[in-house]
This record gives sequence, structure tokens and C-alpha cells, in this order.
Amino acid sequence: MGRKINLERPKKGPGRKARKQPEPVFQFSKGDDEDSNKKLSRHQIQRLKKREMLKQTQKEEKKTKKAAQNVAKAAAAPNTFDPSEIFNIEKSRQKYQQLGLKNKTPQSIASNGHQNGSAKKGLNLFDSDNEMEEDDDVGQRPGKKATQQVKKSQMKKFLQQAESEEESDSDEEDMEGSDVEEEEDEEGESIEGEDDDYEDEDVEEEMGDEEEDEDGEIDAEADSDEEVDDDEDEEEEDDDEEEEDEDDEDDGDMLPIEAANKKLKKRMAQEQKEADAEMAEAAVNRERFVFPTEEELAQTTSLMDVNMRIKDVVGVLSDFAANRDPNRSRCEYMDLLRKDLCMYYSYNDYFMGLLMDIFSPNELLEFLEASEIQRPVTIRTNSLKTRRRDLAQALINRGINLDPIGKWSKEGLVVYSSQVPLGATPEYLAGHYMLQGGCSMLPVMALAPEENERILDLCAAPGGKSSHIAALMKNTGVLFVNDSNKERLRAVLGNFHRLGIQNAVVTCVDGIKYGDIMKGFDRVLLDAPCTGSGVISKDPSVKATKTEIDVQRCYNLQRRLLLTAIDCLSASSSTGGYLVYSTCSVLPQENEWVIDYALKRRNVRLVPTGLDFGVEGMTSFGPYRFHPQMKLTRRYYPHTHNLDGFFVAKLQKFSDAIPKNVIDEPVEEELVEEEQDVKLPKKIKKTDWYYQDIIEERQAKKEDKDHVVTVFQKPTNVKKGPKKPKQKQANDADKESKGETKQSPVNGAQLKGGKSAVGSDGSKAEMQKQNPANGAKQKGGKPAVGGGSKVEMRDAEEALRLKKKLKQVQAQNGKGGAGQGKKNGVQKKVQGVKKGTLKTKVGKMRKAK
Ligand SMILES: C[S@@+](CC[C@H](N)C(=O)[O-])C[C@H]1O[C@@H](n2cnc3c(N)ncnc32)[C@H](O)[C@@H]1O
Repeated sequence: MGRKINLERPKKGPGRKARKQPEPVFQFSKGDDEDSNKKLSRHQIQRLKKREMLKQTQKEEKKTKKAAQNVAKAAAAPNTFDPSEIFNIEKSRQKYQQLGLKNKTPQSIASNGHQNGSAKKGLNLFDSDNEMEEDDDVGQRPGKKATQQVKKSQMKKFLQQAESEEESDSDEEDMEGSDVEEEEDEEGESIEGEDDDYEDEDVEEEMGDEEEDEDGEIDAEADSDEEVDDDEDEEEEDDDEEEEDEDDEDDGDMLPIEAANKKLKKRMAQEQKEADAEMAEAAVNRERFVFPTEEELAQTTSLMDVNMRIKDVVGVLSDFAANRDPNRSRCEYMDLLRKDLCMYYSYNDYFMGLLMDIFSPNELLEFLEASEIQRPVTIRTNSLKTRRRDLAQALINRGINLDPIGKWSKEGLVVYSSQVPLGATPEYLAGHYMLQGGCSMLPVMALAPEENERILDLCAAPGGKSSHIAALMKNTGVLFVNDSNKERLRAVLGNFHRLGIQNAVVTCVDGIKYGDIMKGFDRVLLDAPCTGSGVISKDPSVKATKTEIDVQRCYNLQRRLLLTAIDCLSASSSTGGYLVYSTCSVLPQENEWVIDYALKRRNVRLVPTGLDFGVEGMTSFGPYRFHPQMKLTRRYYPHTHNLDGFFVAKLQKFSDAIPKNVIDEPVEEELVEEEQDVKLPKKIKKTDWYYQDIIEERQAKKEDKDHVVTVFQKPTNVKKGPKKPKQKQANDADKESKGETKQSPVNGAQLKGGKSAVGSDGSKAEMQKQNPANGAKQKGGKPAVGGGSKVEMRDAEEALRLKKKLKQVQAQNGKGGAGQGKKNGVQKKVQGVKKGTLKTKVGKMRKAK
């Protein structure tokens, strides 16, 4: 091998290596120029021959040595830390950014696995893992490392943008006698074209490992720098040779490859030893953490100090017995940690407390950090219209940098960067893909819809998961898509038209009442509304705004929706009888607890989700013990999987009968939910269904004169008709209380979006039916707006009833004095309802009316 003579191929450009190392002059070579040899003396010719032989042997030695090193490196790679790889990644990343990929978020870098440990773990999920290659039937080695993925995506970009440079670079490299190039030449391979992005990893690896200088990244560097580099390289090589010589003496008859391996191991052991010594020294020199006094705490002004203290306290808690201050309890440390975390990451105390109940201090830090970073953008191929391979090709052609999302999905793609908005590409508009978080694909995969089934998605807007279901059903069967929010359903319609979904029926009904409309589904998906504690990176307002009442509202609603969803399912379905429950929350209150509640009240059992990754669900939480099968459920965390926090459970219904000795109301002790006017935050996202619902309700209340605002409001536009006979009235009232009457401005009025209001007859029974646990609630578990407090309402109802009775008694008195005793009794009762307050309350309500 060695340097090649290139007399015939013309040089295409002034490559740096060409300048650095001019083409060798062979004026003394034997065969080429006999005349010139003749001019030399005999001694000169002998010296020349000697020199050439020496050069030749040196080159060969060098080459063997390099080959041995490479083999040793490759052998050691899976278990060892290779600084050159880190260097490579970093360099690639810089180059990547230079290429105009400034929008690349830190998270997307993390997804490549070279930011932190958690990201490395998450890498598995966004690793291309030869998915594309598998699709394409291109043979590849399985199981890549983070660095390889980075290289691959970088290479993709490089090769597209620097295609013109490719040839000249390779020529120059040929000139230098690069081993890599030579090997490539020998094998007749080249690294051109997009398809190669998914191939030739071996070549990429070699390029990374062996010839970092030759990847064309530092062409712009000054010649002087190159010279310095080269000098350094030479020095290093000299050192290596010296060491090798020493080793050679010891190693006697070892093969060069074995000797090189031994040397490498020795060097690594030495480095490890030094690192350990440094760590030990640092640990000794580090000051012991002293619990701060009240004054010190009050004086803390900088977030840096808070951060330092957080780390110190976490350090103490990780080995409490050894590191603690004997005068301080664990509780005190935990309190300090909670306060600091709240301050540093801007959480409210309650919400941070919830998270501290779930995670250990170390893991909590990882979770909080990961929740500050955006997850990688992911898209799902719409298999109704295209194949992932074709979509990827089309998007790459538009300058979008992407990879398959991972082994676990056949449709997902992770997008590292894009020059064009992903929601406006021709492919998007043509419905070839859906913008969808990676974790959103999991519940549908667990549901495993089949063709020709009847499937219900109870809380479907904006339709990401429903459209996935429709695609897996291949537009056959019927998909019922429901959501209680009319505005959000518009997005569903838009998406369905774009994606070409034709087997869907879209409804806008309160999910709790869906069972009254339709039942007997083969499969049901309940992607329940939740606190969003798993998607803090998308909506950071969750950190500061969620309160105890919010959490309770969510799990109450989730429980009721889950029971309805189970009731809608058919246990006798020939293909299924399966239900998937999911939330984008990490709180056990909204996940395991809800599932446990349903397991006790319906004939369902937990079955495996079929998802081959994720953390097992909790079988206990604080004082609560859940069903042992709960470990079949799956949890996903941003810090572990680089996905949004998520929960997936799969249930199978084995009987349609409802167990007799259970009641639907929550049996656990609940908070008394106070009726309160929900304060709206200053900025409300359009996607925030919770606040959007409140705004919508308030708006409707303002606009709709027939809307039942208070229990005493009289119907405004009900035509007076002939009085119904008593029996008929009773029947109607019964019907209304069962929710059969569709629209009545007064009683049991259906509010916009299928919500029901408290009946004007104010029957307590009806109110309790609305919300057995905590008083009247509407869609989303929110309190009925505008009805005053529960106590007020009850008093007012009682007062009205008694007043009516009083009038009757008075009328009877007018006819005769026999009712006097009765009248006194009723009057006493009226006074007894709420001493002193009744009059004013009734007065106020009248005024309001
Ligand atoms: C987590 S989102 C669903 C996301 C959807 N599955 C997707 O993948 O695009 C929860 C949805 O539940 C809806 N929702 C809230 N309360 C509901 C209720 N009582 N009945 C039906 N839907 C409800 C909200 O409007 C919201 O769209």
C-alpha cells in the first residue's frame, strides 16, 4: 500500500493534503528513468537503494501497527470509553450546526445519546436500529451505539450538501495513501447517494476511528494549523513507535495484533487508575455539606447556590447514614430539597410533593431536568397513503433530516431538523403523515385494532390516535370517534379528511354518558384527560398551576370515564373485548389507582400491553396497595425513554355483568371540593382543553338566555300550554332526571357540548346524580358554574319548598282556622333552615333573577 503514484488522473482541486504533501518525485526510481540513474555514482546508487528499502520497511511496519490498533480498538469498543468517538461526535455536531441546523434542540441532540446518561438510555427508542434498512432489505449489523447514529445522520447531511466535494476529497485522500480510501477502492465501494446513508456503517466507523482528519470537515483550516497537526501526529507516532519497541522486547514472539491489544489495555488501565485517583482526591478535598441555618437560607440569592445545595442534599440523601448531620432528620433534608427544587425549577409545593412521592431524589433530578427539555419531533407515516420508506425519501429530498424512530414502531420517524415547517410540506398536506409524539403511538399499538371491527375512541380530539387506529383498520369496520369538546373536534375532522379516513363516525358527547347511546364495541381506547404531568416540557404551566383539587377532579373524571368505557365494551366480542387506558401523566393517582378502582367494580382483568419496553406499573404507592397484575401496565418517562411521560394499561372484559355489591361512586375518602370560580391564567393555549372549556362555558352563559344559570331562573321562552295531568308531569320529570329529554331550558337542560345543568326544580337527588362525590360537576369534572355554593343552593331549594307549603297552609287557613297549628310548624321549619341567613339569601337570589 502506501502512497500511490497518480500520474494519469488529473487533480480536481487544490486539496490541503495535496498542498501539504506534494506528489512524490521519482527521479531516482529504477525503471522509469534509466538515464538519470546513470548520472549517479555507484555509492550514490547504493545509498539510494538503502534509503528506499528502509522507507519501505518503515511503511510496512507502520501499516501493520495501525491495522493491529484498529482491530484491538474494535474488540474493545463495546465495553470501553473511546475518547476519539466523543471527539468525533462533538465535531460532527459542530459541523451539523454550521450547516444551518440552528433549530436543532438540545433534546434532539440528547436523543442521539451524547448529552447525558438519560438521553443515552432514551436513545434505544429513537435509534434507527436498521428499521429503514429492514424495510429496504438492506443488510445491516444490529444494535448501534449513539455515536453511530449521530454519524449516520451527520453523514446523511454531509453527503447531500458536500456531494460536489466528494470526488476531489477522495482523490486527495487517495494521494495520501489513506488506508480507508484504499480499502474502499479495493472493494470498489463509494459513499455517495442517499441510499448509502443507511448503509456502509463499517466504512463510517472506520472513517471515524481511523482517519478523523480525512472526513473533510476541516478543509478550511489554515495550512499552518495543518502543519502543526502533522508535526504533532508525527511526534505521537514516534512516541508510539518507541513504546512499541519497548513492548516488542517484552512480548517476544507475540503477533503484532496481540501486542497492540496488550498495549492498548495497558494504556487504558493506566488512564483509569489516574481517573480514580483524581476522583478520590476530589472526594477528600470536597467540603462536607452542613445543613444551612434559617439565616443562611434567607440569604440565598442566586440560583447557582440553590443548584449546588440541591446536589449536596441529594448527595447526602443517597447515603443518609454516612452523610447526615446527626441532629437533622431525613424529613428536614427532604423539606429543604423540596423547597429548593420548587425554587429552582419553578414548581408549586404541592405538585413537587407529588413527584417526590414517585421518584427517588436522584431520579427526581433526572426527571425534572428531562422535563425542561423538548422531546424530539416525531411523525407517524399514514399507512393508508404511503410507506415509511417512500415518505422518508421524499422528506430527505426536502432537506429534512430524519431517522426511523426505533425498532418498536414501523411507522414512526424522528425528525432532527428541517428547513421547512413540517406542518406545511406537500407530503403533510397530502396526508402522508401525522405530527405525533412518539409515546402517542404506544396506546394504539397496545390496542392492536383489527380490520372490520367496531372500535370506540372515547376522548379522541385532535385525533392523532384515532387516525392511527383507522389506518391499522385499513379503513374497514367502523371507528366511533368521540370528544366532548366541539372546538377540538374540528381538528379531528380536518385531520381525517387530510389523512383519507373513511370509516369514522364523529360524535360530540360527554364520554360519561356514551354508554346510554351505544355499546357492544370490540375495542375501546380511553386516552383520558389528565393533569399533563408527563408533558411538562410541552406545557410548563402545569408546574405552577396544578393543585390538589385539579388532581382530584382529573381522577374522578377518569374513573367515571373508565367505567363507561368498560360498559361500552362487549365481553362476547369474537375478536377482542379489549380496552386500553392511557394518560400523559406520571401520577399514580391518575393511572394505577384508576385502573385498580375499575378492577374492583367491573368484570375486567389486566393483560399484557404487548409493548416490549417501558417501566412496570406500580403495585403499591404510599399506603395504597394495588392489584398485583398492575405490573402488566407500562410507564414511560422522559428521563428514561426520551418520550413524554406516559401510562398505558390494557384490560380485557370477561363478562358484561356488573358485579352487584359494588357502587359506582368513589369509595376512597375524597377531598371536599369547594365550589369556586376557577381563575383563568393570563395566557391560555388553544390546546388547553381544561381552560378552553371554562371559557366556552362562560361565553355560552353570557350569550345563551335560555341557559340555566341559577336554580331559580324561570324559563324565558317556554310557551304556556294546557296543564298536564299530575301523573304525566311525574313521568316527564323522571325521564328528564334520567337524561332522556334532549333539550329543556329549565329542567335537566343539556348544555352546549352535551353537558347537563342542574335542574331548576333543584332536586337534590339530581344534583347528587351529577356528581355523587363532590356535588355538581360538568364536563371535565369542573364544578357547575354560576349556581352559587352547594349550601346556598340547598337552603334556597328548601326555602322555596317550605314557602310554597306555607302559602298552601295560609290559603287553607283563609278557608278555616283548622290549619293554624300546621302553619306554625311550617313557619318554624322555614326559620330553622338557616337562621338569619335564609331571608337575605332568598332576597339576593330574587334580585339576581
Ligand atoms: C388527552 S386528550 C385526547 C387526545 C387524543 N386521544 C389524541 O390522541 O389526539 C383528552 C381529550 O378528552 C376530552 N374530554 C375531556 N372530558 C371529556 C369527557 N367528559 N368526555 C369526552 N371527552 C372528554 C378533551 O376535550 C380532550 O380532547
